[in-house]
Amino acid sequence: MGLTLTEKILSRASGKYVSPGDVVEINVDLAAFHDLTGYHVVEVMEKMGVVKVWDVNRFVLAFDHLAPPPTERAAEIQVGLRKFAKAAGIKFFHDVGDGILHQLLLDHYALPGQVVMAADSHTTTVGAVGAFAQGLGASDIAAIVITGKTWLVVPEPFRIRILGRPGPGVYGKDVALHLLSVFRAEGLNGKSAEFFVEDPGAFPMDYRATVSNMGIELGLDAAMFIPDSETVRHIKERRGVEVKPVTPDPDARYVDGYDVELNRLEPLVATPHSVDNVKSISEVEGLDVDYVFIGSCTNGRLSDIEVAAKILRNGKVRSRCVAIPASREIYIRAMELGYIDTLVRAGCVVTYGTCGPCLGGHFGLVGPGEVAVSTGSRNFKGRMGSPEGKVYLANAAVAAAAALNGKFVDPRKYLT
Ligand SMILES: CC(C)[C@H](C(=O)O)[C@@H](O)C(=O)O
Ligand code: SF4
Repeated sequence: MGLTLTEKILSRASGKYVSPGDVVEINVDLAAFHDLTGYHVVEVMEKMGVVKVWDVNRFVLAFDHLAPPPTERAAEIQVGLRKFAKAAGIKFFHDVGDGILHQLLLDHYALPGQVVMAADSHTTTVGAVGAFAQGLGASDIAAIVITGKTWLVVPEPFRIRILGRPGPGVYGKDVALHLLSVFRAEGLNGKSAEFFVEDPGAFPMDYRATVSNMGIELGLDAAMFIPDSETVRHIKERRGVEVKPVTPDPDARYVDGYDVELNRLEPLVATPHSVDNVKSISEVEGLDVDYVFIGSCTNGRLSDIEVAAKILRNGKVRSRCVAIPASREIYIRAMELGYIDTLVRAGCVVTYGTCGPCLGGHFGLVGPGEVAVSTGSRNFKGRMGSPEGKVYLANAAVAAAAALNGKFVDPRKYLT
């Protein structure tokens, strides 16, 4: 019988053939943590009396959540973690400003077929390149950092086909929100999604990363795109590396499946206060918006900044707007292409390489009674600031059109 991508990766990582439901010990190919969770991981390691990393070539540390530190406590935590990085001989250490951990993992470290474990729930993001990637708690990550191993229950493989081509104004975010409207938050618990893209070029890496990123909101154990020509092209272009994709067998068996027809989707928003409270843009059109955040590991990539600039070329923002490319590299590229210039002239505050407002950390929180549009991952009550604020999640085009008009407007009028 053929194997799914999930079974192939976990069989290799455990050294034996695995099936859904098996409890297995696996070798981890890549582990990571950031400033916020890193503090707890190192605390656990210190309690265990082992402050070493099993393989410095397989470990990444990035300061992204509270970076640059907005409080004295955050600064103190970073001082401690820099000491840890030095003592443990960390090779891949990204200090303040390099970028959001998941973006760095996606662009520089994760590869198809790998097992990637990091102390952050959105680790699923690198499923975009076909890695089995999962977020774990501080104690589990501490054990991985020391031993290079962990255990898990093999999830049930679930196949999602992405068919056709998206129309204007429709991106990865809309696929993620559509899936959340169908399966609801946590609705795919215990499953591992394997996304098959019918036309690889029609659904590029940036879009895939958004879908994999929000896979955790569906409760998925992993959200992997089956590596294809786009995966190979993307890794070759970014890293100059020729990868050999790991793919499922043609007769692999899935517990269930679902088809997303891209040409039937329209721009969507998740209304307060849940990721699965999904409505179409037409249902919220005209609603006043006070604040717009364009960024995060969900939607702070070059294509997001590009479409935001395309829309914001049309004038000055009427809502305040903060834009944060997800890494310094994306920032520089966006600068070279003139997007940053456009955003700044339109009245946005632009900074880089931090989670910032996505989790209500800094660089612009939501005030009481305010309506915000965020390209981030979550809109739980109080996540981005005041519990009396209302956060709508959307793609970067919807967000930019809202910033330009001070209210929700269908972005397609700027794109067709
Ligand atoms: C702070 C961190 C633990 C958290 C996560 O795990 O996802 C954050 O990144 C988030 O997006 O809510
Ligand atoms: S950008 Fe948002 S979703 Fe991503 S890691 Fe940071 S806080 Fe979490």
